[in-house]
Amino acid sequence: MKVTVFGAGATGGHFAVRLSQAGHDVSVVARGAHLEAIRSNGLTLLAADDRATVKVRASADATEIGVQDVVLVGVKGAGLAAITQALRPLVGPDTRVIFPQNGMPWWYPVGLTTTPAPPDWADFSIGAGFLDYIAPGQLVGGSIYSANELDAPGVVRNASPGHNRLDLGAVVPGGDGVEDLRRAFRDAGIDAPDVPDIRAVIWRKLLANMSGSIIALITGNKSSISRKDPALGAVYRRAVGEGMAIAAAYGYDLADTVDVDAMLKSIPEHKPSIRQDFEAGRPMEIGQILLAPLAFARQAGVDTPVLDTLAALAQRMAEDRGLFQRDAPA
Ligand SMILES: NC(=O)C1=CN([C@@H]2O[C@H](COP(=O)(O)OP(=O)(O)OC[C@H]3O[C@@H](n4cnc5c(N)ncnc54)[C@H](OP(=O)(O)O)[C@@H]3O)[C@@H](O)[C@H]2O)C=CC1
Ligand SMILES: CC(C)(CO)C(=O)C(=O)O
Repeated sequence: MKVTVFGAGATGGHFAVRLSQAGHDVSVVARGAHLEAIRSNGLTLLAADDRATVKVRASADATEIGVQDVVLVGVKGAGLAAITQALRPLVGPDTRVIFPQNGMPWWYPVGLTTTPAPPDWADFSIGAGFLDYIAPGQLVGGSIYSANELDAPGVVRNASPGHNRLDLGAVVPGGDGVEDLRRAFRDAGIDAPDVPDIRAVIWRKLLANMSGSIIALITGNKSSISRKDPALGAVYRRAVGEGMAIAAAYGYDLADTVDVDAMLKSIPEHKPSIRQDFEAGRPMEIGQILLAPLAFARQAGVDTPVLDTLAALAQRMAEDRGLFQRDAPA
């Protein structure tokens, strides 16, 4: 497959290395020192004792790469609005485009068949830019379970060796099949299970990010602090419970599939990406991870006192550093 990772940072860089090792024709869109390092030294993945370096085509400009079979959009949710046109040269009528961002994705309302309808949310308007040239059937939703960080320009470090997963699913019913994509990722060493409904996956992943990632952000710890500190573990449980109540109000009853003890037990020793962004002074996914689901909660009349508290604290931290703007598209 001809695959381009647009924004080959922590997670995108990891996937680019694994897909390249599996024999796919991989290109990356990157910028700055990271791009220069990839061009000079290749893209490197460190995972436990394993070190893999691949040579991939790398450019800051997608027009130099051209139409692909598959595009994986690796930029943060907070960076999507800025790339709606830059992505266009990679996409032809048969290209599948994977959006695997954390949080409530811009594509959530596209072709949605469950009720009630979602609330108005600023990020949903980003979709107009992408849907100008990507047909809904070409859209693939994704959710990443894999802990990664950039060690240095051109070098990704994976903190979850043996536990790297990418859930994939068509955004609209009858969208192009994704089984071949799942197979390609599995063959590359990334678990890609069958997923009946990608929006259920989005809600499940939100549960982990709204709770563990935000607790880690606020306390300046790795996500595992919620497992190690019983008082934070109790906050985690209440946050997950509230997240489940929001999802249930929109037709996603996760009670049978979510085991909060198992969630806590499996939290990796990893600085969550939202904490990485805070420390690096990069725009933060406060809107996608907290404010969007809370807008769903308000519309449905679901009470979320713990999530409201976490959101107020996280939003204050982000705004004070200029990494999130209230009332602006994130
Ligand atoms: N890191 C992790 O462990 C996990 C992350 N996620 C989610 O995955 C998504 C991606 O996160 P992550 O991989 O951490 O993000 P990173 O910030 O590490 O990677 C994003 C990359 O995209 C680049 N980029 C952004 N805009 C452009 C552009 N216009 N042109 C070229 N390059 C661009 C960034 O460059 P620059 O640095 O210059 O901005 C950066 O290299 C997020 O939604 C995150 O929440 C999910 C699970 C785990
Ligand atoms: C890996 C995980 C779940 C960490 O909390 C994550 O989603 C992130 O880093 O953003």
